[in-house]
Amino acid sequence: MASRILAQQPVYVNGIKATNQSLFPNTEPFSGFNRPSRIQGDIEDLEVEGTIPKAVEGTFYRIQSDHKYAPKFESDIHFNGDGIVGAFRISDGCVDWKQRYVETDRYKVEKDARKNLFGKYRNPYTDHPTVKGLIRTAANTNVFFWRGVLLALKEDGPPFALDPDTLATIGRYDFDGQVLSPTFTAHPKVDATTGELICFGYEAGGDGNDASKEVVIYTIGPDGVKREEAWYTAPYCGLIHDCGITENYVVLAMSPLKASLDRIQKGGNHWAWDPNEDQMYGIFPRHGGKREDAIWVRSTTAFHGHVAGAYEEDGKIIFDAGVANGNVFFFFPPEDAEPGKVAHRNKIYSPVTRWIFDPKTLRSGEWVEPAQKCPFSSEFSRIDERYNGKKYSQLWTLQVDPTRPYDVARCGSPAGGLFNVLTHYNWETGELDEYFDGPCTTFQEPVFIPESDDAPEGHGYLMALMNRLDELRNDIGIFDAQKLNAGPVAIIKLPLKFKLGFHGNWVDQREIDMFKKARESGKIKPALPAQKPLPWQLSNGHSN
Ligand SMILES: C=Cc1ccc(O)c(OC)c1
Ligand SMILES: [Fe+2]
Repeated sequence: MASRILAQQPVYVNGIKATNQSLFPNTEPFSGFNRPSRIQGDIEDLEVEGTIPKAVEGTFYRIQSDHKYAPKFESDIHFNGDGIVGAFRISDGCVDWKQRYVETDRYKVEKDARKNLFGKYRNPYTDHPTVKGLIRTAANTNVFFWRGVLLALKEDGPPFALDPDTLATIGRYDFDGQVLSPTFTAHPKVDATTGELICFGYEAGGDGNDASKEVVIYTIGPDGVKREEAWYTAPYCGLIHDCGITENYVVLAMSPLKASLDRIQKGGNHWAWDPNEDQMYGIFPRHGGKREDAIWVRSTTAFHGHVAGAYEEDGKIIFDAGVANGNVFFFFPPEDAEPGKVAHRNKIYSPVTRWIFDPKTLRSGEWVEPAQKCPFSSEFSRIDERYNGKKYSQLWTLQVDPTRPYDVARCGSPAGGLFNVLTHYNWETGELDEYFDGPCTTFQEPVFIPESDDAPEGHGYLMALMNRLDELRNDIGIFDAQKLNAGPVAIIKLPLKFKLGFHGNWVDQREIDMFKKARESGKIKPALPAQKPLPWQLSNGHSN
C-alpha cells in the first residue's frame, strides 16, 4: 500500500504545538488502543451473544480520558485528557449505549477556542494566560452515582455533575455550597451500613495545584447534608488516590510521588517519584476528627494501587489495597532522572496487600509491615459493595500474568498494562477463580452486580470491558461472579474501540428511578450547579 505524507507545516515545533491544526502527537499515549476516539453518540440495541441474566437491570457507567484537542505539549500523558462518560443501560436483556463529554470549565473554553488552552498535567503555570483562575480539572477518572446525579471525578479538582439519563453536564457540583475544597478524590465511598458518603481532598490548602500538605475529609449524610468536615496536614504532599472506610475510621494511602511548588512554577512535572521516601498511611476518626487526631504511619517505599476493602475486627483496622514495589507512574520519574531520557515502564509486582492497624496503640511516625499478600500481581480490585466498611471476604481484580501467552505480533504493546486474567479471590479460603480469554484480550476494571438485595456476599455477576487488542475493538463480558472460569454468560458486542478507561460503576435501575421520581416530584431539591466560585478563585481576584 502506498502511503503519502502530505506537505504541511509541522504541528509540533520543539515539542510545543505550533499551529491550530487538529492533529495528535504520534506518541505512545496517543497510539494504538489509546488513539483519541472523541465519539459522542448513541447506539440502541447493541448485539448480545448468550443471555443477560434477569438481575442485570441497570446502567454500567464508565469514564475514559479522551483529549478533545491535541495537547500543547507533544510529550503529554494519558491522564491529561478530557473525561468522556459512557453509559450502558441494560433493560430486559436489551442494551443501549450513550457517550458524552463531561463539559467542564476547561472543556467549554477549549471548545470555544477550538484548541487546547490548558498545558501540562496539574501545572497551571503552563496554561494559556487567558485561562488563569479557571478550574482546570478534566474530570476524567471516575463516574460515581450520588443521590440521583452522576459525579465525574478527578482528584485535582471539584466534581462535575451529570444527568444519569441524558449524560448532559449539570455543572460543577459543590453539594449545595457545602464542599468547597479545591480538590475532591476520584474514589469516594458509600458506607453500606449508614448510606453516608465519605470523601476527601488532598493538596487542598490552596488552588489544588500548589503542593499544599492540607487534607480534608468530609462525610455527607444520605439526606445530602454535610455531617463532618475535618482538616489535617500530611507529612509531605504526596499522591493520595484512594481511601478505605471502616465503622469508625478513614484510612488514606499516600505514595511517595511528591509535588514541589518550585518545580511546578518552573513548568516541570507536578509529581516526581522519590525512591528514598516511605509510603504512608493516614488513619483518621470518622466522627469529630480534629487536626491532632491524625496518625500517619510509614512503610517501605511503594506505590499504591486501589483499595479493595476495609473493616474493623477486634478493634483493629483491616485495610486491603494494591501495593506495588516501584513507581507505576513511570511518566513521573525522580527529579534527578537524566534529562531528556525517555521514562520507561518499570517491571513491577503489585499484590493486593492486607495491613492490620491498631488505632489505639499506633503513633504517628511508627513503622508498619504488611500482614498478608495475595499470591498474584493485580490492579483494579472491586468488592461486593454491599460490604463497604464491613467485614468482607471476596474480591475481583485484574491479574497481570506475564506467563500466559500474549500475541505481541498482532497486538503490539498492551497499552496501560497486561491485565490479562479476570480473577476472583477469597481471603478466607484462599480460593482463586481465574478467566483468561486468550492472547489478544485484556480487561478493564470490572464491576460487581448482586443477584438480589439479600443474596450472600459475592453472589451475582461481574461485568467488564474486554479489549480486543488485535481488532482495536471492545466487547463487554458478563460473568457469573462465582464461576469466572466457566467464561462469560453473555457478551455485549461493541462496534467501537473505547480507550483504556479508568473507573466505572454499576447502578441498579431501581435506584436511578427512585431518585428521578424524588427529584421530579420535588421531594428532593433539584441538583444545582455551584452558585459561587471556589474560595481560591476569589482570592486570585477571579470572579465567574
Ligand atoms: C490511576 C490513578 C490516577 C491518579 C491521578 C490521576 O490524575 C489520574 O487521572 C486519570 C489517575
Ligand atoms: Fe483510581
